[in-house]
Amino acid sequence: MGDPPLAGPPGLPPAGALKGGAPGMMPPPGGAKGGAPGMMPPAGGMKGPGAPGGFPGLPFPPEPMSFKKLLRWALLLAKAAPLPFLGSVGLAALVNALTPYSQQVLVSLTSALEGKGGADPKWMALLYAILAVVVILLSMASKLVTTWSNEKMLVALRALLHDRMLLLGPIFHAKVSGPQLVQIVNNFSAGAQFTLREILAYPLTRGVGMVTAGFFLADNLAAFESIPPLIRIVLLGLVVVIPLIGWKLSGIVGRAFEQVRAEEAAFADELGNSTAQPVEVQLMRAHGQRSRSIAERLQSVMAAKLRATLRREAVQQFQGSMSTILTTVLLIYAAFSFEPNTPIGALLGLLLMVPLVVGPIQELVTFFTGLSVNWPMIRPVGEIIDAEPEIKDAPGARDLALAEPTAELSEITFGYPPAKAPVILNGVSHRFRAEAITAIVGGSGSGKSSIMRLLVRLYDPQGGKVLLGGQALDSYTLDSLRRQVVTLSQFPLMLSGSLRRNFELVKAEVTDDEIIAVLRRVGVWDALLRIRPEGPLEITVTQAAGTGTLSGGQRRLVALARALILAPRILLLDEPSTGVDVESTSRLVAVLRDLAREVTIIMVEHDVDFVTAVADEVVCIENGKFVSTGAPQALIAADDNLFARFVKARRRATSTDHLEIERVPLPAAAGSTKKG
Ligand SMILES: Nc1ncnc2c1ncn2[C@@H]1O[C@H](COP(=O)(O)OP(=O)(O)OP(=O)(O)O)[C@@H](O)[C@H]1O
Repeated sequence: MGDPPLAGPPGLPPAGALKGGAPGMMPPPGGAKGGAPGMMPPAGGMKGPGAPGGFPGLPFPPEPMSFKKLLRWALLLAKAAPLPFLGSVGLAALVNALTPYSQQVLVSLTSALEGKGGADPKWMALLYAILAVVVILLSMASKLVTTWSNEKMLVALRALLHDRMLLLGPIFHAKVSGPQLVQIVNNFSAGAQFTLREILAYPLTRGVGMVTAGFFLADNLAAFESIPPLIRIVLLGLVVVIPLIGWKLSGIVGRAFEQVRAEEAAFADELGNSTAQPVEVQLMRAHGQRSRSIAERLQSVMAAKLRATLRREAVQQFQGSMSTILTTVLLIYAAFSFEPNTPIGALLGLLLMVPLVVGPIQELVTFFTGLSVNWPMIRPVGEIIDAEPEIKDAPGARDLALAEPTAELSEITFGYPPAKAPVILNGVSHRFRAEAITAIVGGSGSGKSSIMRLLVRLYDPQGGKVLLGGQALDSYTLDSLRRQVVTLSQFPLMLSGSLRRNFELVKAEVTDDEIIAVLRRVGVWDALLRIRPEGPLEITVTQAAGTGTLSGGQRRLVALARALILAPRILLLDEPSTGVDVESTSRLVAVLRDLAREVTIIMVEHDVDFVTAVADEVVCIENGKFVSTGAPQALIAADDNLFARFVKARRRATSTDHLEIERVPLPAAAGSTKKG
C-alpha cells in the first residue's frame, strides 16, 4: 500500500519555549522526526463485520491487533541488523533530546547574564549558531543512518520471508497464491519493516523528546495555578477523553484498510492470471476481457482506498481538534473570569500551554492508531514469519543412507488435509520392486500422484506407514530423504537463465563434465550441440515452456538429466513420456531400462503402450484401492483387470464408432452474421 507515512503532529512549538518566552529559537530538528512513525494513519480494532476476502490462507475476519506479536516480530527484525538499528535510534534520540534542552540552556544562560547586567548578544548569537550547526549535522547523520538501518532491516525481512515461503508446504501454498506472495514480499514487507522498527525505536526516538517536553512542561505548570480546579478537571478530562474516542473511531478506519488490502490481493491475483501466460491470452484473443477485468479490479482498489482515506481523514481531524477545543475552553474561561486590567500576556501564556499539553499526547495517539491501520499489512508478513512447515523432520530423524532402494506402502489411508476427506487412498499396501520400474496406472483423479507425494513426505498419511529401505519414512531427515528419492514432475521447474544454472539449482558445485555426462546418458546432448555448438551449457532456458530455445520434449529430457545429477536411489517420474516425440520415446525407454539396473523407478503414466514397453510391474488403482498388480504383459494376457481394460480402450481409441457423442450445437461464432 503506498499510503504516505504519517508525519508527527504539525506545527508544535518546541517544548520548554514557554518559560523563556522565546519560542522557535532553534531550527526545527529535521532528523528528530526522521525515524518517526512511517505508518499509515489511525485506526483501531479489526473486529466487526469484516470486509470480504482477505488472504485465503489467513484468518478472516481479521485477527484483532496483537501487541505481543508486534513486539516479537519487531525484536526479530532488530536482531537481523542490530548495529544499524541501534545507531539510528541513538542518533534520533540525541537529536530529539538536544532540541528542547539546548533551548533551555540558551534561556537559562540569557537569564543568568541578564542578572549580571545584561547578556552579550555576540555570545548569544555565537552559541545559537553553534547549537544550530550541531543539530543540523546530527539530523543529517541521523537521516543517513536511519535510511541505512531501514534498508538493512528490509533486506533481512525480505530474505527471511522468501526463505520461510519456500519451506512452507503445499497446504499453505494452496491457500496463498503466488501473486499474493509477491505482494507480501515486495510491498507489505516495506510497510511492516517501517512500523515494526518504530515499535522498538519509539520509546527512544520519540519517548526521550516527550520526557524532556514533559520535564519543561512540569516546570511551566505554575501558569495553571490561576485556573480554578473545575476548569482544570475539564481540561484534563478532554485531554484523556478525546484520544480515547479517536482510538475507538479508528476501528472504522482499520476495517477500511483491511478492505484495501483484500482488494489489492484480488488485484494481484487478477494480474497474475494475465502475466502467467500472456501469449496464451493473445492467442485466445482474450486481451479485451483481461484488460476489462484488470480495470474493474483497479476501480475497486481505488474505491476502497478513497473510502479508507476519507475515514482516516475524518478521524484525524477529530483527534486534531483536541487543541482547538482546549483553546476554546480556555478562551471562554478567560472571557468570563479575566478582569479588564489583566495583562494580555497572561492569556497568551495560558494559550501557549495548550500545544505543550496536547502535543505529546497526540503524538502517542497517532502512533498507536497508526499501528492499527498498518496491522492488515503487517499481519500477512508476520503470519509467514510465524508459519511452521506442515511437514518437518520428526523427532529422532537422522541423515540416513538408504540401505536398499526399496519402497513400501503399508495399509496407507490418506485424504488431503485439512479436511482429510474424501479418502483418496483406502488402506493400500504394496512393496515396490527394488531396481526395477513400476508404473502406477489408474483413471484421472484416482490418486496416482498422491502416492508419489506420500513417498517424498509432502504429506503424511492418516493411517499406515511408508517404508523406505525398510525404515519408516519419518526416520529420515527431509533433506536426506529428498536427496535419495528424486522426483521429476510433469512440469519441471526451470529457472530463467543458462542450462548450467538449472543444474546448479540442484547441485551447487556441479562440474561441466558431470552435466555433460548426464545429458549424454538421457540422449539429448547431440541435440543441444546442434542448437549451440559453441557452448550447449550456455543455452538460455526460459521459465515458460514453449517460449525458449528448447522444445517441450528436450526440456523434459534435460530435466531428467538434472534429476540424475543427484545420483538418486529411487526416482519418481510423473508422466515421463509427455511431450517426448516418437523417436525420443524409444530412446527414453532405453534410458529408463538402463537406469533401472541401479535405480528404483516408480512412475505415474497414462500411456499404456509406454508402460508396456518400459515397466517391470504395473500397479492399478481404482476407488482408493490397488485393484491389480503384475507384469504388463501378464496383466494384458489375464484380460480381467484395469490395465487390460485400458490397453483395449487404447486400441479402440483409433476407431471412435463405439462412442456416443451428444450433438449439442456449438454457440455462434462471435461477430458472425447469419445469412437469411
Ligand atoms: N492438494 C489437494 N487438496 C485436495 N484434494 C486434492 C489435492 N490434490 C489432489 N486432490 C484430489 O485428490 C484426488 C487424487 O488426485 P491425484 O492428483 O492423486 O490424482 P491422479 O490419479 O494423479 O490424477 P491425474 O491422472 O488426473 O493426474 C483428486 O480427486 C484430486 O481432486
